[in-house]
Amino acid sequence: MNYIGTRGFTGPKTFAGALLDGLAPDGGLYVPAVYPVPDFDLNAAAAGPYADLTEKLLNLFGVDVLGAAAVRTAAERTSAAFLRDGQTPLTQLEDNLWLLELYHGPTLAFKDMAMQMIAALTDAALAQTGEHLTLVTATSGDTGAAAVRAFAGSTRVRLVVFHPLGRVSPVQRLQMTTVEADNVLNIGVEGDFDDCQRIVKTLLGDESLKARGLISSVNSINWGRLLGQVPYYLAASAASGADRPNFVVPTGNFGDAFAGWAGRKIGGNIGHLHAAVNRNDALSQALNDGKYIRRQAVESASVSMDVQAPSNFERLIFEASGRSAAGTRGFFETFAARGEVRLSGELQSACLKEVTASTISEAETSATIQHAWKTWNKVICPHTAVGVAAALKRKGSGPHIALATAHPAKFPDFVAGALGFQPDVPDAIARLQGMKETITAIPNDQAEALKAVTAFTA
Ligand SMILES: N[C@@H](CCOP(=O)(O)O)C(=O)O
Repeated sequence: MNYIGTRGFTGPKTFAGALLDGLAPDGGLYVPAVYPVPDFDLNAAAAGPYADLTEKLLNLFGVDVLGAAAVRTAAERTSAAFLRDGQTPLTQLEDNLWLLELYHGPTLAFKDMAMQMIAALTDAALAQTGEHLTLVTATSGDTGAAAVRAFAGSTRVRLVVFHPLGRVSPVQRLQMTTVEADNVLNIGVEGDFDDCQRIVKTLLGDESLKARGLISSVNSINWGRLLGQVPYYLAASAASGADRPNFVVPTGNFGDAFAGWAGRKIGGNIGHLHAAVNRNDALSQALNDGKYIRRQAVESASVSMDVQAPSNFERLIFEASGRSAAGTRGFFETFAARGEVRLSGELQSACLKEVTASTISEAETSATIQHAWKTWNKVICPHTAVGVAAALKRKGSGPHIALATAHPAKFPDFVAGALGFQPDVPDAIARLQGMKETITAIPNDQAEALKAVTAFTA
């Protein structure tokens, strides 16, 4: 089981190589050279213990190059972050509608599942070679918090997290900046998430950093991140008992939705995939209008989804174009150069066969938080509300599972504004108040970012 790049790299690389590179050498993203066909009954495994399902999937995707013990440890860590009281956290809200709560891990967001897993796999990969690794990662809030939690104290990894200054929620910021660990650096960039992601991608290709040692990322540009998000689609599908349930995924960098796509690709009992975005809706416009246009991200209640250049759109374009590396390269080079690219009618239809998308307004987000409380007695976060709003519009067409991506207490102001009361605050959040924070602020400038990372890794 090997990996290739979306822009022509045919390497191939093993899973360990792809994990430690983050981005493919062609400047694109790693994808499996061929999607594997399970040699076990996938849907039976999906109904079994979550750690066993994950272990099987990891082996299927070539993670066994890191050894059976590493795979098992990683599978158990992701399982611990996913299960609630030992059960798949799936609740049926009404006919044709389920909610999958993915926020019972250590930082109360769905990123924990993959991050706990990838930290175990990264440790194993580095132990094999005795090397050290610098991780550079961009966040609009949840990824950074989960990464800091998973990697703080690691002896072989130095982690640098870039977040847009003042544009993550106060709780998300505290989760990142109060962790005291010599191997973690939090950088606040005077820009938006897309600026942070651009900085990270450029740093990954920087020759001066590469000359100093391994450098990778734990954004969902890293295939290892996506892999940690595949099992919960399969487990939720099995727990629902529905035939090919559709999934509605609140979407920012499009990694989670693409993980669902991968689960379906290998034969999972998954129906349609729908990406729900907030008013930062470049993805929805690209799929629905055929024009992918770079716009400045605007602030929204669902801050973690304030993304206008979703990295994993590249994997969708690659697959929908029949795996055309030249086409994918041309598409994203045009986008980078002109800030705008049109999808041919053929490419647009091919994308829409794989996934659809819709935009949910701020008013709908707030109304859906109210609806969830009044109708199901559930307090949901703004990101989850974006997904549930889209799912409510679609559920007439069959069974739908909406992903609940974060705990509402991470976004108390907007939730309280909608409901008139504060969400309950778990201890993991309450204890952060008043703690000392450490942030290095920089302008939105590549050279400044390089300087900060170079100094930190010296
Ligand atoms: N929503 C994310 C943005 C980064 O996404 P990722 O899929 O690359 O981790 C966040 O919360 O940081």
